[in-house]
Amino acid sequence: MLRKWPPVIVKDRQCTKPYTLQAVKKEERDIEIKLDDTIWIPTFAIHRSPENYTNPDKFDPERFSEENKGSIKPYTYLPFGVGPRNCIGSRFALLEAKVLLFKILLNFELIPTPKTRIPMQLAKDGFNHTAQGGFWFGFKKINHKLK
Ligand code: HEM
Repeated sequence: MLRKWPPVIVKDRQCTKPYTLQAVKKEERDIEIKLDDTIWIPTFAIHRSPENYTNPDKFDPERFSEENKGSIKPYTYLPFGVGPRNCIGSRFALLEAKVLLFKILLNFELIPTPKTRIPMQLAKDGFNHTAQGGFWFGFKKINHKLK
């Protein structure tokens, strides 16, 4: 989910030492990064590039299975950033999301409500990924019958 829909779609960094990014392909040119330049690292584009992920628009959690995760190219999965200033809360965030999803799905069925937009549309205001008008759904209690 964080590959296909990274909430933070770009990362920024400020240059502390001039650097030249060398062109790799014929149609590219070298890029000079000067002291104090700010650069944006396009997480969303990196996550959706077919050069990094085959069939990139497909939601396929198996890409990250024990068996497959070794084939993910370094620095092509950046939902929490990278390096010494990456997200300090990443492990907490993942744990929290798993506990929340587990508890909700154990006890409730998620159902659409009149405010639910199907298909979901991306918000056009704001900078990061979220749903236009917010995420709306209903909770229908599951009654577990003990035998
Ligand atoms: C799914 C949830 C989250 C996502 C996708 C996320 C993503 C990010 C990203 C992309 C950065 C910038 C990293 C970089 O520039 O390399 C960041 C920084 C940061 N995040 Fe998160 N974050 C999440 C949850 C959290 C939580 C739960 C906390 C705290 C409990 C947190 C605290 C921070 C802090 C303090 C920084 C700044 C770190 C620094 O500048 O050294 N984040 N986060």
